[in-house]
Amino acid sequence: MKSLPITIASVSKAYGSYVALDDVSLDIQAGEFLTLLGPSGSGKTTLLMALAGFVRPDSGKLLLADRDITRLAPNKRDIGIVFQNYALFPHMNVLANVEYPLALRKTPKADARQRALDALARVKLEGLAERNIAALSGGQRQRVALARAIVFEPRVMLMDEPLSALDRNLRETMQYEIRRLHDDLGITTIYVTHDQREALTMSDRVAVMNSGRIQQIDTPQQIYDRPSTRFVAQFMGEANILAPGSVRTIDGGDAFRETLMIRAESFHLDVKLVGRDGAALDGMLRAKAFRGENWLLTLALDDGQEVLVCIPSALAGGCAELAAGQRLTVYASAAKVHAIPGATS
Ligand SMILES: Nc1ncnc2c1ncn2[C@@H]1O[C@H](COP(=O)(O)OP(=O)(O)OP(=O)(O)O)[C@@H](O)[C@H]1O
Repeated sequence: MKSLPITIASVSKAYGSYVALDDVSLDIQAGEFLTLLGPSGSGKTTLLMALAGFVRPDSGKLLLADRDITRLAPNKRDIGIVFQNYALFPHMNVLANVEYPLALRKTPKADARQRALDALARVKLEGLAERNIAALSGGQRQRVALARAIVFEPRVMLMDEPLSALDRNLRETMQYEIRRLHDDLGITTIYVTHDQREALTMSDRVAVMNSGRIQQIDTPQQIYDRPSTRFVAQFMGEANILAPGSVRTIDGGDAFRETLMIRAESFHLDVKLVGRDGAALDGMLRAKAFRGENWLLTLALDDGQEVLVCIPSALAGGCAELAAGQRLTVYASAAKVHAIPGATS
């Protein structure tokens, strides 16, 4: 299957006075797995619907390779879709559901059957072709939806929160399977989720959206370790945003002048685990909690800022003896101290 690159060029969409997409531009490479991540209402679904052809942008262009698809009907776009609520046909069995897109495209019956069976094998449902939809579990239904989306060999796949109705264990299995399917078929995939961990686990790149704009587009590791805005830093897990002057260097003791992000799990209690070019924070231990795999300490800096410190239990010698109210210094290596570009405190 030959996949295609996608270009989203200055796309805007408003509903009345509400701006759902605000001049969004994005290049997605052929064969890439890109995730749109953001809070509810940030515009992820609107952008996906615009690509699918169900929402017409007010301005801007959508290209599949060199082809302008901005005004093309959804069924002419060569795009496979799996939505959380993209219902299967309950009165048809599994096989008929998967054959449906081929029937629409007037594929000869025997060919359609073989391709549907192949698609079912790819999603590990080969034994269930004759089963009624009503007699399937949630995970199996999503596999049928996946098979139906890939059966006509689309050049692009769009997925909108396809796993959000599944329980946690099944979700993790399906994350792995969707990624494997993507790697086998190499289809350019755009995946929408509001789950940070899911985005980090599955994607080649993540685009973080807020208020109809893309805040940052980068690899999962860059997004997590090097957020370009305060919003991205805080959306991606336990981030301490520290005002200029509140963190000092270990060597020399000078204060850092930038707004810094240091993640809770980047801290150590033992200075020997951190290079001399690292950072130190001095404060008073306000609270501590044992959480099984780690300890969570709350440190109050002298200027009143609170810092969350997460120490893995395996490295937490001494945590049990710490007492609220005592002075404490925590350390982070230079690689884990990130200055947020352009952030004011
Ligand atoms: N047809 C519509 N009419 C009016 N407002 C709409 C319409 N569709 C979406 N909106 C609004 O546009 C904004 C963006 O919605 P969108 O569904 O794209 O967000 P989202 O990031 O996908 O959120 P969620 O994670 O909750 O699905 C929301 O405030 C939503 O209420």
